[in-house]
Amino acid sequence: MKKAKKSKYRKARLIFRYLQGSKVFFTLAVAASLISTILNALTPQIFRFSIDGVLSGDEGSFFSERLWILALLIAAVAVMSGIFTYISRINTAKAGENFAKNLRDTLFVHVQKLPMKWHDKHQTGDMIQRCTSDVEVLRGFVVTQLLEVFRTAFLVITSFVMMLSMNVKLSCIVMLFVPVVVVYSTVFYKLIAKRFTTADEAEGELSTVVQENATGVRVVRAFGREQFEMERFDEKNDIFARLWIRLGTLSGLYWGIGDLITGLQVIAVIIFGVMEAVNGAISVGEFIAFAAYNSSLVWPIRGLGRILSDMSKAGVSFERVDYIIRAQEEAYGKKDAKSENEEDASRKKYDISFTNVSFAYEKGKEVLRDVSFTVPEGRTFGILGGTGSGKSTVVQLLSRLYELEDRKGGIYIGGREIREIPLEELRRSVGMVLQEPFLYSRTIRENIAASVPDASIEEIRCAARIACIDDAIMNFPDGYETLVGERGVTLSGGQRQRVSIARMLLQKAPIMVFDDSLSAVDSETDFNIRQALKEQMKQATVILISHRVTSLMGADKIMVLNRGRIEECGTHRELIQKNGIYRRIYEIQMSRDDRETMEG
Ligand SMILES: Nc1ncnc2c1ncn2[C@@H]1O[C@H](COP(=O)(O)OP(=O)(O)OP(=O)(O)O)[C@@H](O)[C@H]1O
Repeated sequence: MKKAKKSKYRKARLIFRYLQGSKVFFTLAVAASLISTILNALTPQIFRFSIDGVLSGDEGSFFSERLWILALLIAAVAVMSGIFTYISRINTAKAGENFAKNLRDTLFVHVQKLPMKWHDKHQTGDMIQRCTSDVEVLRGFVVTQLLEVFRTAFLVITSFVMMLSMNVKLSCIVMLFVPVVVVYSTVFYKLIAKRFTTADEAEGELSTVVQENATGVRVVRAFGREQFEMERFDEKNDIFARLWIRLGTLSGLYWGIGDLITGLQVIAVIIFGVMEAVNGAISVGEFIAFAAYNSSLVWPIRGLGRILSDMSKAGVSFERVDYIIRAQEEAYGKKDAKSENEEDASRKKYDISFTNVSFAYEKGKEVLRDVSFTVPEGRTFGILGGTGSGKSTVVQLLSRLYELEDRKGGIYIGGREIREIPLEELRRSVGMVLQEPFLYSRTIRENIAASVPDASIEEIRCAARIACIDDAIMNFPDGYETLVGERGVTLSGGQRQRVSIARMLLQKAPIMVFDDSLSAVDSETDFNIRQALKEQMKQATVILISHRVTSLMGADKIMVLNRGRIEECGTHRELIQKNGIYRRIYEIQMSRDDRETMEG
């Protein structure tokens, strides 16, 4: 009970927060809507006076002589009501759009700051749906339902005041039906809310299948998985369609029963109204005005059911959007710690040290065990290991893409615990070329300059030259302005890796991480890039991850990881002499001739 109350407050607070900047529009919309409701409530009174005036047969009565005044009055009321409805609508639209824009902005910024762990657990399709269709449902709630609730409440009050002023007995009959409609609407509200949650979840799953197939189209084709994927889609699509059909059936039932209750209410008003008119308790004009008020109430009160059911949908969407908003952002790092250390002489140092680091993505499944090593500033550190041995995990922990748990070791840069370094500063200091490079659907120039948007074309080309990609780019028809991705050229795996290397070089980070970044280029290009990178590497602390011994043998120190543990650590020469796993890998990878050339 307490929880539900808390959630309602939270909903109200959230809606209020995102209405910031559009409260004036919203207030204007509500005010204009209320004025238009009052104006509409005047029309039946004008009818009442016209009819009673004419039927009274009183020759000298003011209105029977001047019916045109009443006609003019009705026209004037209609025009005014139209103007206020227009004012209400445009302001509602403005309030709704501002609300949705604020919410989308907040969600986008927040999602950017959510930890990798959160992203791992959530499907992209579902997340996109929460940030788009669910926001749209909430916009609908603000522009339609919220306003409608105000309008209906006001309409009910004004109509009842008018009706009570004419006939109390008849008003009581109308009022008797109100709780029936409200209880009935509430029951459906609860039923429909549950179904909407399931339908929304099913929509999320359906979007995920489509999204996975669109991004993984090559894999699907290459492995002939079209049939399997079509069946998977069919299954999800079937579930989705069935859920909506059930929702449709429930809505049909709702509207049918609603029609029946409304019909009964109208019949009751007519029967008792005629009886009251025959008994002389009300005049004909009053009866007609009464019937007009009653019918003006029927739809808004019935619509209350629809509004409530739409509100239930908005409630579900709210929970889904709020789920993202409530997710904890990445810890920023302790700003105070930074200022405390401002005078620290070691602050500018970029030596890296891992001490007794153990890490598990999922509880109980450690992928790094007691890993300790140091990389002095300006040195190159190689990491070799089989697939899944934990190489990428080491560097993901270094840039805090994943957080190290307390008492599971420590990671330090220049003597500072990385959790004490503000995240922005840390990420700026650690430049990474990831194993699977991601390129935006923008120009090559924009892709390289992603981290330094105001870089000159010369700086960009210089970075591209070191990454041995400048020639290839210049051969594209639009050079650096060539679009990458769906609407542009498709780069090969090696080209993508080299563009990512250029992007990182431009960043001029004091720590550079290459996570298997040259796996998709041939050995010769790999060698050329390493040669070109030599100058840059001298000035930076470098972590080089590779499966290729040739890529690592020039490093100052090489660590061999095996199932999350350090198997060996030393220079190339030391490790070869040790005659362990490193030497075995080396021998497997190199033919004797190659070895001679390399060592010679
Ligand atoms: N986000 C994640 N969530 C859960 N487990 C993960 C995650 N990323 C990696 N792992 C697991 O952690 C282990 C180490 O993975 P990691 O990517 O560090 O290995 P790697 O040595 O870089 O492998 P590769 O050479 O194939 O890239 C693997 O068993 C992997 O399945």
